[in-house]
Amino acid sequence: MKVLKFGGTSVGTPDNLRVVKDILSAGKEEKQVCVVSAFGGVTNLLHECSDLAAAGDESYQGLFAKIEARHLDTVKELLPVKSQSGTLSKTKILLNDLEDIMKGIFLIGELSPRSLDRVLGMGEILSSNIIVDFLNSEGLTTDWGNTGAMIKTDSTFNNAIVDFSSTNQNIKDFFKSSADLVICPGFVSSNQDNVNTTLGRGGSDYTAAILAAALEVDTFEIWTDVSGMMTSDPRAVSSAHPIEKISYQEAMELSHFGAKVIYPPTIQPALDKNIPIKIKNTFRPQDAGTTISADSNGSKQFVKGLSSVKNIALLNLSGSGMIGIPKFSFRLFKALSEAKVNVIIITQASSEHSICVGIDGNDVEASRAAIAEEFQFELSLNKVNPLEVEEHLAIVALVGDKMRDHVGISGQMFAALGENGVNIKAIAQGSSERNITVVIQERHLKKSLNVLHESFFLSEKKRINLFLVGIGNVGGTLIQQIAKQQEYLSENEHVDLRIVGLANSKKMYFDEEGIDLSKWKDLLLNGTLKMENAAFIQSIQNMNLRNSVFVDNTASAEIAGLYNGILSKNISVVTPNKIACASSYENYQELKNTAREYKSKFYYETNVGAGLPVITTLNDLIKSGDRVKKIEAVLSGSLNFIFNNFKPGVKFVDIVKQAGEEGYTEPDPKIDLSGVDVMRKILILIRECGVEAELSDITADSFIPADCMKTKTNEEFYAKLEAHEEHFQSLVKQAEDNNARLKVVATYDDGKASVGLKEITKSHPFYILEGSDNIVLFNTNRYADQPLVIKGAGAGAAVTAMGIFADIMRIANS
Ligand SMILES: NC(=O)C1=CN([C@@H]2O[C@H](COP(=O)(O)OP(=O)(O)OC[C@H]3O[C@@H](n4cnc5c(N)ncnc54)[C@H](OP(=O)(O)O)[C@@H]3O)[C@@H](O)[C@H]2O)C=CC1
Ligand SMILES: N[C@@H](CC=O)C(=O)O
Repeated sequence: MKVLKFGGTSVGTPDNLRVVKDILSAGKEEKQVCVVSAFGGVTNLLHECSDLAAAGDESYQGLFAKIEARHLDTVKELLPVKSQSGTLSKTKILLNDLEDIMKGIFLIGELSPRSLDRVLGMGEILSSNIIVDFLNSEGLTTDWGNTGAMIKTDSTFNNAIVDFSSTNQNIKDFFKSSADLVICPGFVSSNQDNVNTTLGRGGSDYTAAILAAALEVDTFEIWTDVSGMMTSDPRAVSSAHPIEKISYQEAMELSHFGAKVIYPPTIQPALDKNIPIKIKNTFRPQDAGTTISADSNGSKQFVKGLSSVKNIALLNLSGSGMIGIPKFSFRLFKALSEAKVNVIIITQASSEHSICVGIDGNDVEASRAAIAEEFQFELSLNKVNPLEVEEHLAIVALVGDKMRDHVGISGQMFAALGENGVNIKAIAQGSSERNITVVIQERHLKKSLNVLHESFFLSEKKRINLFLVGIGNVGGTLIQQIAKQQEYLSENEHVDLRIVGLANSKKMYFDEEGIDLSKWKDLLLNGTLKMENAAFIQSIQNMNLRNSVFVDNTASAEIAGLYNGILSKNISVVTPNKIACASSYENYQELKNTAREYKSKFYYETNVGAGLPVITTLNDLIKSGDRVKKIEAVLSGSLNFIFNNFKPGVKFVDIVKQAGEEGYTEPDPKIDLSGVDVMRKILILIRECGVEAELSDITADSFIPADCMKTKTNEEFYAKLEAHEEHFQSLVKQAEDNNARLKVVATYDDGKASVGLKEITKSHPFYILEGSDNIVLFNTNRYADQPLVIKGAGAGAAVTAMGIFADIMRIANS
């Protein structure tokens, strides 16, 4: 024997009812007891209609007509014409009865809990009767089971308590001689005087569970409009998926905290008789659904699901007069209970100086009044402080039987939330360790659920949300590389990398779901949002996405000045822009400290040597206890390119322009040719070694005539270089005469750093440095005889974008 329950959506339309018929037909080899809800939406309409009637509002009649039409139309659409009349008259009799009750409510202007039960239960009575006739007309011999009479309760109207001994006997008696298919109304019951009661909203699940337990069936199925209990709320977490197997206790925890697939009291009768409950999707019967049973059948997943509840308020009662006084908590809970306020979570620290309770946000005023009254005396003596109330909060809970077997789950939970800037207001965990609950601000709920889902479900892809400013040579290449790699990263690295914000100096564009990278240029350039730094940052904050990373691909000091604020919002920063790390030592250090304090990441590997692993290698040396004694390096890709290609007969300015076209120079080439770019790089390297230096501490000999440096535009600069052609020709000629090559070399030795153009002879390792390559030699305590050498392309969009990409992936993998 099998008990099935179909909810409001499953029986909501004639088409859906035909699907239900197919499911019942497929199971007809077995005796089936089928509990149905009211047609979808009808219970709410009945409630609204009776409220209007009680308020003396005649418009209740219009609403009633709508309810009536819904049922009569369903009969006409479902049943063949020849079998309609009997069902129509039966339905009309029930509706007339209901209309009389509504009229009575209207006339006396009152809706008692008892009348409400009478009205609301009619939804199930009507639906079940129509369904019985429909199934019979389809050739399935079907009885109607009067659960309203079978299930006996006390007289707590609207949420009655079941008397199991009489109920179980009634059920057994009825089903001894019933047909092989019986349709029963859910939700309805009656007291010992046969007055209608109901089992509480969602009570149809409970009806089915009572029948399943009384009949000790093998199978109990709840058919609904989702494919089982989900790992999280799918409206917030797009990758939430059905949980295949779950224990009774886990299901209770999840359904108490927001996973509304099953009405919580349903589980107890099934648990008492050890009957597995299957949650199935009426519209996707092929899906496995969720099986709730005594244990989660060897599942290895220790966090089974996340649940959440919105609109939570925290009440914090504190005071010196509370410490060591046993009755305080009793009085607090008594006051709340008398005010009919349900306490959702409780936390109290061992100091006993305060008790914090979480309640439904709608109960704040009632709680405030009740607590003020209860503690009037203590408040007047300042033994209790005025109640602190914090609203607009949400609960998030991790649920899983096996959490108790794993150390560090709460640590993982708090770290994941903390790294994403989510502050935890309160925590509760019982000794069963089956549920770890935190209270957070409601505006962080979606982000928190996603962060936790990513953190605890192994199959999950980690989503990284990128905000890119600067889409020129380097930024544009980075976008191309990301577009090309997205699929690979998703499949092989479980990283879902999306660009959600883009800007150049004029426009900005956002798409929370990820910008379509096949047309990012059109989207940005034809967009209407003007780029403003404050608005860009505000949008990042408003979107409040998990794992947000700000990528600065500009050479702008203004954008570099935003990093500290961004890092302090728990948003990581990745940048090839050297301005921040080469600004004052104080600012450089503050950025590192902010990143550390807020657990955001600040990565700038491409500041030195573009894509070459210079900074990470240096960091590895330092962290492992090595000491850098000397650095010798060629750190400018553009200058190396220029001096490698500047030969007699070639104009210096043309080579400089070519270096720009190849993407090696800075947006302002003066920065390269003046040596400032190399000064910044050596400064960054020695700072990473722990030296507290400023840019002004680096000595530099410029080979550029002073008037070149006074130009404002690149064109003026090129014109001045052309005017000084002879100067540059003489430099190269002199080097050639000395059998040497020109290189701009950065040196750090004996605590001093310098940058200058040098003639490098054949015996030096820098002599053969080709193209735009960089080279760095680190002499350290461990690399004492031979330096550690890093060499390779040190400029260019492709290698720089790759280095930025690698920094982003370090964040994704952290
Ligand atoms: N080229 C290389 O080999 C390497 C470069 N780098 C660094 O990479 C960075 C980018 O260089 P590159 O791509 O060549 O430069 P580009 O000039 O090609 O691109 C700069 C981009 O930044 C934008 N931008 C400038 N100022 C702002 C602002 N205030 N707000 C928003 N966007 C702005 C520009 O927009 P718009 O077009 O509207 O002005 C443009 O999209 C530089 O910091 C450079 O030092 C680092 C290592 C190697
Ligand atoms: N302009 C720079 C590019 C990298 O920082 C260079 O020439 O090396």
